[in-house]
Order: sequence, then C-alpha cells, then structure tokens
Amino acid sequence: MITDSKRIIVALDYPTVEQALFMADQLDPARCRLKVGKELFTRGGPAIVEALQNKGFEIFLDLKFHDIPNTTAKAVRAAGELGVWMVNVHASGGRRMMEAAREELAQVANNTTQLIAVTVLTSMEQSDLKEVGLDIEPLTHVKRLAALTESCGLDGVVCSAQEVEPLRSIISDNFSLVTPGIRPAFAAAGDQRRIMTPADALKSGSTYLVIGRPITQHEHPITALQLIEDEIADLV
Ligand SMILES: O=C(O)c1cc(=O)[nH]c(=O)n1[C@@H]1O[C@H](COP(=O)(O)O)[C@@H](O)[C@H]1O
Repeated sequence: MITDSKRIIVALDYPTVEQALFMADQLDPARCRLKVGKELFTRGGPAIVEALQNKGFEIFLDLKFHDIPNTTAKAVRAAGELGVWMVNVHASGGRRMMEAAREELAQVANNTTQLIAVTVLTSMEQSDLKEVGLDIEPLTHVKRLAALTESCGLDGVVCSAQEVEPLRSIISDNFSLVTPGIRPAFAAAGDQRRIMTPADALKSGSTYLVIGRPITQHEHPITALQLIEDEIADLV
C-alpha cells in the first residue's frame, strides 16, 4: 500500500504562465503537488515545469501521450529527463506502446519518474463510449485497461474515484490510482461526468486526488484548498 501524506495534486490549468506562477506562489510544496497539463505546457513549455520545480514542487506532467510506440517512448523519456515526478500516456495506445515507454524511461539515469496510464477519461460516460464504438460500461473498460497497464509494468492508472473499489480487487496494493473528477460539495461538475467528493474518493482508496477548477476557479483558491484539506484531514 502506498502511504503518502501529500494526496492532493492541484491542476494548474491556466491560460498564462503568469497566472500559474501566481497560484503556485500561494501554495506550499510540502502540502501538495502540481499538475502541468496540455494548456499550460503548450504556453510555457519545459521552462514552466522547471520554474515550478525550482519553487520546490513535484510535477505531474499530464500530456497524455498517445502515439506509435517509438514516438510515445521518446516523449516519455524527455519527460523523465525533465525530472518530473509523474508522466502519463493513454492506456488505449496498447501494450507495445506502454512497454516501449516504460523501457525508454528506464534508460534515464537515476530515473525516479512514475509512469501511469489514463484508462477512460472522467469526462466520459457510457453514451460517449457508445459513440466511439465501445458499447460497454465505463467500469468494464477501465478494468480491462488497468489490468493491461499493470501487466505492462507501469506504476498506476488514472481513473474515476468511482472505479477505485472495484479496481483494487484486480490490481496490486502498490499500483497508484490517480483520480481526477473530484468535486467537493461546493463545486460544479462542469464537463466531468464520473465524479466523487474528496473524502469519498480517499475512503474508496484513491492514491492521489487531481483537483483543478474547484480550487483554481474558486473566488478564493486557498480557501477552497483549505476546505478540501479539512474535509480529508482525518483520512490522510
Ligand atoms: O490525466 C488527467 O489528469 C485527467 C484524466 C481524466 O480522465 N480526467 C481529467 O480530468 N484529467 C485532468 O484532471 C484535471 C481535472 O480538472 P478539474 O475538472 O478542473 O478538477 C484536468 O487537468 C484534466 O485534464
């Protein structure tokens, strides 16, 4: 079982580097990690990752690579060389892609970067899957992709907190279950579909909670973070 007191990963989904750095300056690297995703990385590139690392933060580089094995593996290696704490690919890229990524990351000297795979995006529900040709419940597909990811030797998956309990029975205790789609009672669901509150997610066994807009779009982001920390205080 992974025991880590820093369970919150704040998604710094901002349109400018300045806004992201302003938010980071209000946060404490001892209390949370930061996620740099497609929007911020496309604006700020590796420099924004390094700037946040220089402030003491561990970074989850969420670029959800999904490409042919060689391209994905080389991109994952670049993330490893940036020294990020975690990087992700899409599990639907398949076994050869995930194994190539894991093997390439292992070539990075003194690598500590964790490699995880996205199962089914938390914004998707059964009707969305049906439209893309998967006439099954999200949970069925999440289970299949999580088992595949573990058998490829990766460190964990991204899934909804709703799937954590059923997943734990088929994957090992030290496999990380990273859960976005976290919505405290005070926050709107927005485009997320498979959601859960912070406390329920941790009670279910989520390893890490990825939380963006409930904090970053709140009128008082630090108050929102504090409310979430209070909600999960007895659970970490
Ligand atoms: O890989 C991710 O981080 C991710 C996977 C997923 O299935 N769902 C999901 O929401 N995310 C990311 O998690 C963050 C959630 O943000 P909020 O919905 O604002 O809390 C966003 O940055 C998403 O890109």
